[in-house]
Amino acid sequence: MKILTAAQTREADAYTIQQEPVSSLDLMERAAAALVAWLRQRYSAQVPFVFFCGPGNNGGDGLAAARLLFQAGYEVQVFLVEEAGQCKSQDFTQNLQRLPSEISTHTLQAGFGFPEMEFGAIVVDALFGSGLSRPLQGVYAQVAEEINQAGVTVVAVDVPSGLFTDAPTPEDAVVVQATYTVTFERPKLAFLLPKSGAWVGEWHAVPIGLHPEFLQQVATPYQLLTNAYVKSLLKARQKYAHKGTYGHALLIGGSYGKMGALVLAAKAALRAGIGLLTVQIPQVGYSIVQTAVPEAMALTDAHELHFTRFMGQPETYECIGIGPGLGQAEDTRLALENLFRQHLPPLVLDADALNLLAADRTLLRTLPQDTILTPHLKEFERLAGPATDDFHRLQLLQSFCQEHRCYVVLKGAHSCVGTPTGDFYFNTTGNPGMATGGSGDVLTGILTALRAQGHSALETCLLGVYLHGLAGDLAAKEMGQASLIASDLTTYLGKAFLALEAS
Ligand SMILES: NC(=O)C1=CN([C@@H]2O[C@H](COP(=O)(O)OP(=O)(O)OC[C@H]3O[C@@H](n4cnc5c(N)ncnc54)[C@H](OP(=O)(O)O)[C@@H]3O)[C@@H](O)[C@H]2O)[C@@H](O)CC1
Ligand SMILES: [K+]
Repeated sequence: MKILTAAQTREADAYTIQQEPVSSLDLMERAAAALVAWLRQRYSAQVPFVFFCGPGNNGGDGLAAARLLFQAGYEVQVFLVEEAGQCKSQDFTQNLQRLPSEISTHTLQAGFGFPEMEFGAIVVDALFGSGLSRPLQGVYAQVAEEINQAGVTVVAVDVPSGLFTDAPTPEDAVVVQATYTVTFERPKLAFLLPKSGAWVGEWHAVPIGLHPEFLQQVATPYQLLTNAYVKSLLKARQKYAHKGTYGHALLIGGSYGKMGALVLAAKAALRAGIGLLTVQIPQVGYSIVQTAVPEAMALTDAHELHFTRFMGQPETYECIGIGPGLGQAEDTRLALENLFRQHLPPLVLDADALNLLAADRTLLRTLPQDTILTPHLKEFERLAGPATDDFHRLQLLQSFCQEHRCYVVLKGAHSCVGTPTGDFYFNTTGNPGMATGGSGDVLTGILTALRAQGHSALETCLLGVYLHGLAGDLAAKEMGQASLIASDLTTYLGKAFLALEAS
């Protein structure tokens, strides 16, 4: 699903208005109705609502929604927030005229006294949406600050007011802290990024019938993974298959004190459908692996404690995953250097393999084409340098993938897959319970297995992050986020496959 910029959203609105055709006012009515349907599904008519409406179309949405909610039997209060002399949008003005006189309506200007809020009231933030052109100031900033201090549930309309959707919001800017953001048609780019996403709370995208033709033709590098799309990437298992049909993968990793990481990756690879799995481990790991993962074959390194030399034949494998528990010894770096000189099957690199690459730019330059790298934010910073903000990090991600002709799975709340073509795919599964040691090792195992089964690098990344997150969501549903540990992700991987197939 494409993610649109604010300018593209305006174009989509204009195209819909012209081609459907529908009046701008009716389109706003549709948006307000979608918002109200969401509110009514969540809150009973006993819950009072307080609307704060700005001067543009976001405020217009607020006014239309206040009217519809009132007509549905809810108690509604409206505060119009305005800087003296501020122009109002036409649809705002029309919706103000349509507001039933029974709704208590007040204007808040500079120096206002912030209203007392009824206990349990829900604040609807309709100050500004995608038309924000500068940080909030004056009365708008004051109202946003008061809302944030009121300790109430806040539902933001389309965008939390004060948040820029396609550019960094300044560090010191005032932004409404939303509990929920009900956004029209598509989430905005800022919702998916770690810093700006924190203002958004839990977001829900509600369709308002923007013209499908426009959505189909509009060009954007930003995509959101949908269940339907990821499902289309699944391959059915064949009746006459044997273990050779589903690839032979190799995982290299584990070191003294870190054999668990390799075991987690190996178990995940097996649950991700691999036909055959070999692991290369230092001698210290031999009995651990043979006991913990009897399904895997083991190659032992010449070294007792860590990886120093590849012991197999590259052509035996359809994919090699390197990194979980690897360690960063100098002879491990040399071993990687030697390995990269060979003709290799596709690679997946994680954890210490990434740290070794980051510390040795020459090694990085020899990275085989189409390698998949799976850094978290800190590892990515080591690889590509520090980012000044979320949007700068996306630029770094794009140029890194293009320069090294690789795929990067940047792990986080909405893990982002960067590609050599300069595209970005944001994941939609997963939860904060997955921020736990070993979660990344499980992902490496899954990706290595999928790649070895013949998926392209892009398919592997998309299917892998989605299934990994889905397994986390299914696990969290039964055991809660706090108790979730990495091996649970592997336990629930089968259910994630089933859920995706059945969706
Ligand atoms: N038919 C449609 O198009 C649909 C639109 N929809 C809704 O419209 C929203 C976008 O509407 P919008 O473009 O009017 O933007 P919005 O954010 O309400 O305000 C812009 C106004 O505020 C001003 N302004 C900006 N920043 C400011 C600041 N810091 N402090 C003070 N003023 C500031 C700016 O003026 P400027 O000074 O920049 O010229 C302009 O006058 C979108 O989020 C969705 O909710 C839906 O109904 C679907 C149908
Ligand atoms: K808003």
